[in-house]
Amino acid sequence: MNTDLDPASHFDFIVIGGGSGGYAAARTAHSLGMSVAIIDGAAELGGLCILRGCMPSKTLIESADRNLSIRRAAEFGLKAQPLGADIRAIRDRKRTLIADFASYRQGQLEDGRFVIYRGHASFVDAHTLEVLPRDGSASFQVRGKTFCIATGSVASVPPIPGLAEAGFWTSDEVLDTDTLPETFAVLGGGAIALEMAHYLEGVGRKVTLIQRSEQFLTGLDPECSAVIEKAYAHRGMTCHLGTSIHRISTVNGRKHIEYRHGDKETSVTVDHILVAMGRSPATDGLNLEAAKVSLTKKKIAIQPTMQSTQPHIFAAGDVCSPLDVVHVAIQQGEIAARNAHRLIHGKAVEEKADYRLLLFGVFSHPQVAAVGAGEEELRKAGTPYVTGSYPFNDHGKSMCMGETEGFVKMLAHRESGEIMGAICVGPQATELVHEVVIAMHYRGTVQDFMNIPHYHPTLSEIWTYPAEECADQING
Ligand SMILES: Cc1cc2nc3c(=O)[nH]c(=O)nc-3n(C[C@H](O)[C@H](O)[C@H](O)COP(=O)(O)OP(=O)(O)OC[C@H]3O[C@@H](n4cnc5c(N)ncnc54)[C@H](O)[C@@H]3O)c2cc1C
Ligand SMILES: NC(=O)c1ccc[n+]([C@@H]2O[C@H](COP(=O)([O-])OP(=O)(O)OC[C@H]3O[C@@H](n4cnc5c(N)ncnc54)[C@H](O)[C@@H]3O)[C@@H](O)[C@H]2O)c1
Repeated sequence: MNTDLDPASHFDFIVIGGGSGGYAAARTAHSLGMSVAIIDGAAELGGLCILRGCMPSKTLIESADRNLSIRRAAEFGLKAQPLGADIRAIRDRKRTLIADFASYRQGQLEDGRFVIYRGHASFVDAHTLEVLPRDGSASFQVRGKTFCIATGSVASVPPIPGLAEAGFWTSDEVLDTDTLPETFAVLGGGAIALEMAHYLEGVGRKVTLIQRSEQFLTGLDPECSAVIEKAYAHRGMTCHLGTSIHRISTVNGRKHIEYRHGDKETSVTVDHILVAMGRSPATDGLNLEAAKVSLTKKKIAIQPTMQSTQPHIFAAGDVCSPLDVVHVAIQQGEIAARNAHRLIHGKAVEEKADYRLLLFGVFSHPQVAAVGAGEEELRKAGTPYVTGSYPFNDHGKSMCMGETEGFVKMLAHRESGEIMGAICVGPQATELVHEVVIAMHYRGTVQDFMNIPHYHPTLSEIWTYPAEECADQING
């Protein structure tokens, strides 16, 4: 492999893509004294998280959450009527917030620490990129000693017969529309499908979820899926799991979806379709072959050092990640930059990404959050473990809050008691999980956990029950 660092290069470190992973890589490299260029081909700088991902979706979901509270006002002895949602006002609030977040990030990108090229990059060879500027000016080349590919992902749309002709939305359109049709079919059952379905139903739309796999959030504890399915059905959503979509057609201006559900052929007619069937790494047009950078399952193949098959070309974020989430993209970008710095200075490229504390959160209602290993992973690794769980419908604070759907579960090493993972479906799950993350960071045990004081009555104290159940099993 070519490990020649090309002393004639213009930049020490060139980052392709200025999103969460790319910006983290660039600022880390700059702080280490490297000369850094960022090439980004988007019309607007800021990246997916700020412009069309985490932040806009959570802004909209906040409106849905509040509407759910209004609907349940009478249950809490309050007089309030749900009078509907003003989609334009929700959209405008989102636009205001996102403009603020984006302008802050644009300021960081353009504050002089980096050279920014606004254009599409593709490799000419392992040390040279061709940049095609967005403003239509002539293309040019830049050379670098090291690189970080952080080009993110794009919505993936399976070739379902009739889907393209019928027309569909992805999360991009839902996040920026000022009107919403009355009925939706949400295709998929991952984080985007569950969050968008929650938003759409939360602002009064009728939703049918059509998911291929037998559970929502494939790969996560199936008990979580069961809680979400029940909660969504209770809200009037139709959840069809274990489906196979045959074709989609347009009937009287509406979309007609024919599919198999279990052993039954069925169909639904809706005003609009939201496709949330996964995202694909954005590698088109990078000409990776010229740099001898290989892919695995469409993603850039990386070592734990974030090195690709070309050791001076690193990668970070959705384009290479085992999990497409922001904290991982940032961690990977930082590691890529620090290892590139080591490489340039002839040191061992030794820092490795550690996914022991991998976090995942879904802002559905109820929310879902997980950290560390799940049961299947521990079983496969042959790790001896015990589990403990506790339902929110038997926990004082969640009962006061009227938020009783779901449970918490903890997994601990059967001998040492070290917490190996946790999962939570229920109120504030994405916040609650962080208490376990901190304990796991310090390699805390379930016994430690029980000795840490918890204020009463709080949601957080629910974790002491599964911790105690695990400790009891460990102590025999
Ligand atoms: C609706 C939605 C909600 C989400 N919610 C969450 C959440 O709540 N929490 C969470 O952790 N994650 C969430 N995610 C995922 C999260 O947004 C991504 O994991 C993260 O933003 C990826 O960052 P990145 O740096 O890899 O890519 P991006 O931010 O996509 O940055 C890639 C950049 O590269 C540029 N680029 C691409 N190709 C080229 C090229 N050839 N030349 C030059 N530039 C190029 C693009 O223009 C883009 O600016 C969500 C995603 C979606 C879609
Ligand atoms: N809260 C968060 O952290 C958050 C929120 C949104 C997105 N994200 C990230 O964005 C990425 C993309 O999210 P996503 O939900 O689109 O993808 P995903 O890959 O998580 O889920 C896609 C789902 O679509 C289903 N599917 C695929 N083809 C289908 C078909 N033909 N018919 C029916 N169902 C089909 C799959 O079974 C799968 O469950 C995820 O990797 C996620 O990490 C994170």
